[in-house]
Amino acid sequence: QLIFRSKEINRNLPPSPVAALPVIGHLHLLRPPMHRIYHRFSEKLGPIFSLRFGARLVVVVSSSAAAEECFTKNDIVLANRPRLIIGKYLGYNYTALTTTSYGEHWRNLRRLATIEIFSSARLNMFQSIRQDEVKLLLLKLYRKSQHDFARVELKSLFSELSFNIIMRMVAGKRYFGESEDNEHAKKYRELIKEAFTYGGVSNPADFFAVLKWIDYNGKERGMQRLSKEMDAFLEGLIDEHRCYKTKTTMIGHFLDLQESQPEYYTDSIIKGIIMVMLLAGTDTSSVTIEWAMSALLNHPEKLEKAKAEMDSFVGSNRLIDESEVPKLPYLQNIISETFRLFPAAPLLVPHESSADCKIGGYDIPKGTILLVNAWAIHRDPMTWDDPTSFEPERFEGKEVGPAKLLPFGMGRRSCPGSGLAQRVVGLALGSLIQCFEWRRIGAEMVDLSEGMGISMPKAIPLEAECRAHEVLSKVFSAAA
Ligand code: HEM
Repeated sequence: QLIFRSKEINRNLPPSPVAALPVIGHLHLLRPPMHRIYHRFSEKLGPIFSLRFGARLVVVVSSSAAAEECFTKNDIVLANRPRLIIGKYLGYNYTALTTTSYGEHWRNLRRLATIEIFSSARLNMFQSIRQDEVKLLLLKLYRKSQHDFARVELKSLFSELSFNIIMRMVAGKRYFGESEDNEHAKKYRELIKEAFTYGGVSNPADFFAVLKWIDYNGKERGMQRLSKEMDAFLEGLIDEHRCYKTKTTMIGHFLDLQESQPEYYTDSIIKGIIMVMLLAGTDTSSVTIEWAMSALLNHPEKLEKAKAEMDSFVGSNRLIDESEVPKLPYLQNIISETFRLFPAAPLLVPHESSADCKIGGYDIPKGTILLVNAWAIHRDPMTWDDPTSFEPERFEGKEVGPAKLLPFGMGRRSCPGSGLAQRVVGLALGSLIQCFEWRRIGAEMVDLSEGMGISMPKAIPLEAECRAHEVLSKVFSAAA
């Protein structure tokens, strides 16, 4: 640590809060939600500041100009990921797409994911799954609210929706639903939920070898157990596919690839891909739908405006189709405004510099962890008028630069699932607006504070009242 520090004496590092303690650095200052603490530091120290987590230097960037510099000029140098304990246990020993370091293996995985999972052809192939799952969500709500307003708990419904969509794409079967609900399914949904509690970069054991040895706070043991249980679950899915030779799912495609290139497409690689889809692709989408509905319930006039747009486009005899979502500008503006105020990954995913570089004139040594505070960038008053208010109209006829609104990150390591996420969020939200009348429970506004967890969940799960519109009676009585 001393040698490391003495090398830094002549460097022009970004400013730090003064209160760094010997050995632990600034870790004692951190209290969740982290994006808010970092935002407070940036108000004092400027848009590029540094912290010490033990011996590691962490740089936090909170302006669009600095983010742009990171992901254009320095994109390759900053395309690495730090090796945090979570990547060992939940990222198949740092071989999974989200946690693996930048290089040949990452490029291969990313290419594979782009073609086999996220290409338009693949996304279109699975469109019926998304339509079907959204329709099942509508049916559940319709049964409760076809005669009058009914109180509904939305968080778990949205969570089931996103989980079932990914599971059906990956493995061809649902894990939630009235007939499928069983102990087995519940257990695995709980495992995914638990995995989310291990995210973030402020686990002290990541930065102090001694805490890792004694497994301070028991996190490593917890992750070890979780990784074994998840592995058994994923192995079981692959075995089922081998047994039944299913071809129409993602696992089926990967097993085909395994036949032709067994040395690369090992079971571990396939399990890593499924794990990433479950961890990166479920809660992120469902919390976004929940935030959007929360904001709309607090702004009934905007909800009405969105409903009017929908009615004039779709009419009242059929459900909206996924392909129509991009043609509804006000709905798109609501989605952009939701991503702006409530980004599901407020600090993106941590990056690491693989060589010395500069950001905003400051020296960033090799091995620095970089966090980009997208949440703060999205609320920067230099970019956004009245930044804390929910105002979808601000996007009307406006092109916003990629570094100003970056809920999916930017550059090489940006989210490859953004297209899928936009489709799921757009279809679910559009359908909820089209098919129900919504109101808050009582006069009180929906609480918009963030809870604990890596994907910025709401502190209080969303409940609301809804009443089905006539379109649903037509759709469901026609289907009966
Ligand atoms: C609202 C939904 C989503 C949001 C807000 C979101 C956001 C992000 C962000 C901020 C990153 C990190 C970018 C960076 O490192 O700078 C990321 C990475 C990633 N996301 Fe998403 N994501 C969403 C949905 C999805 C979905 C549906 C999937 C797949 C099913 C997915 C798969 C991934 C993967 C694999 C990475 C890692 C990419 C890499 O390291 O090369 N995401 N996402």
